[in-house]
Amino acid sequence: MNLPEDFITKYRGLLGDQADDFFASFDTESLSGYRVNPAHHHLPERLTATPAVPYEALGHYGTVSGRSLMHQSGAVYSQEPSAMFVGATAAPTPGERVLDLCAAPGGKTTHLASYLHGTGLLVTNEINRKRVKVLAENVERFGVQSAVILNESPERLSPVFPDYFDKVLVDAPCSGEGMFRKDPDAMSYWSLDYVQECADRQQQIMTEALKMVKPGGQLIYSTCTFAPEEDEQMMAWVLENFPEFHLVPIEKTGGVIDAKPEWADGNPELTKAARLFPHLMNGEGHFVAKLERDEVAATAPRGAAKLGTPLTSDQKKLWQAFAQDVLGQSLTGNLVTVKDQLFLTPTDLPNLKRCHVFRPGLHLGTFKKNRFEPAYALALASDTAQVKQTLAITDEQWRAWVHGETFTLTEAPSKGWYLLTSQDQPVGFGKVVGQTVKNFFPKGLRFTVYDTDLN
Ligand SMILES: C[S@@+](CC[C@H](N)C(=O)[O-])C[C@H]1O[C@@H](n2cnc3c(N)ncnc32)[C@H](O)[C@@H]1O
Repeated sequence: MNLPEDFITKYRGLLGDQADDFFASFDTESLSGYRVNPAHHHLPERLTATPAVPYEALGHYGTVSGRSLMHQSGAVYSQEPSAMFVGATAAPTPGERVLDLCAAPGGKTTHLASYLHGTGLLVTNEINRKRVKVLAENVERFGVQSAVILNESPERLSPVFPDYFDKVLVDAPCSGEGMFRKDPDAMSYWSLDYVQECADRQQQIMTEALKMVKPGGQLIYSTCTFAPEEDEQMMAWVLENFPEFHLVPIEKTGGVIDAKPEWADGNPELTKAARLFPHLMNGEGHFVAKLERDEVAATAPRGAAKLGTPLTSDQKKLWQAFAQDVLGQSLTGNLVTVKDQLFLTPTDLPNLKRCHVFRPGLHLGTFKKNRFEPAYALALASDTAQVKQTLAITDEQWRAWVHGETFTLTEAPSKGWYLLTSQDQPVGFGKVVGQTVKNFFPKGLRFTVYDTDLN
């Protein structure tokens, strides 16, 4: 690989006799991985028997096609193995309030959700208007239940959530040196000046992010770059300017090593952070640090959330009938509508009036005249073992389903909505009329499945 001259000179100076191994790793194949979704049952052995990622029980090495049933149903999420170290380090416990500040396309968010198991609160934010859409698609596909998706800048979020979160993740926009092997185009905008620009932006993001960590809470900072300016030097800057924060040691396995104080101000505390180098472990490269805030007096957030509109009595009846007859269960949380869309929003949120809320919670469906149409997001967030009305479909029928086609059953079950499952995975709600299953797979997501995708 033709690495930039300045990059070679810089890392030869920093890495000394390890530099050649580091540079040689760019000419070896990049490694793919995926995480399994702990909310899904009966995953095929071909997905669970592949080599495991040493620091993440849900992580495996290997490739899953984006057009496969397992990907499309949210049973797995493809993620580069060293990126899994970030979620594994954050490891929120059920019930915690978690913020993912720089979240699109959603790799870390879906990972954090796997730790929360549908409990607590996951606020997932993306500043970029286009990228927040991709984030929402991935959150929906992974069946995340307790997430609010925001499209805001860190500056506008910090006054809304002062001293609020148990865990804040800043997976910072960075110079992306750890992406060079996988995506050589990442080199085209790299320069020594670009590294410095990224570091300046990271300081601005961190200044706001740190304000949202509750006393005793933690902030996990990560980048996919090797640049000390964005890694050890960023943490040295935090320790110097925000004395309420200290670094917490990160457990390192699978070739992950201590961060390098000599690449910053020499503070030995910096060894507590972690470095993932492609010549030392099976992954592309990351930097991860865990900061903890001292116990100090906290500010209470202002006001309670007023998201959406309460349901009318007719809407309540329609939803209850669906919940009882099809889901066979009621869901806990606040039910609200935004226009004709029904959402289940987390309780216990501050007032989000000043924020751009992209999704106030789990999308349950749409009210249409005198009927309720369940959402794709609800289907993918449903536990197939709990839902009352399920209908197993074949691989061929699934291909027709994701292509947007109506298909025919060999027998006619009773009329109504069914959670369709294929290979035990939820794939959407279909409406059965006679022997026909009407297609409600979202129009914008439809695609053609080829034989090679059937893994
Ligand atoms: C490294 S990516 C996040 C990857 C994501 N966490 C994942 O695992 O899929 C960084 C994100 O930060 C966003 N970003 C860029 N500038 C930002 C800013 N000033 N404040 C907050 N986020 C920003 C980018 O749009 C990008 O989506």
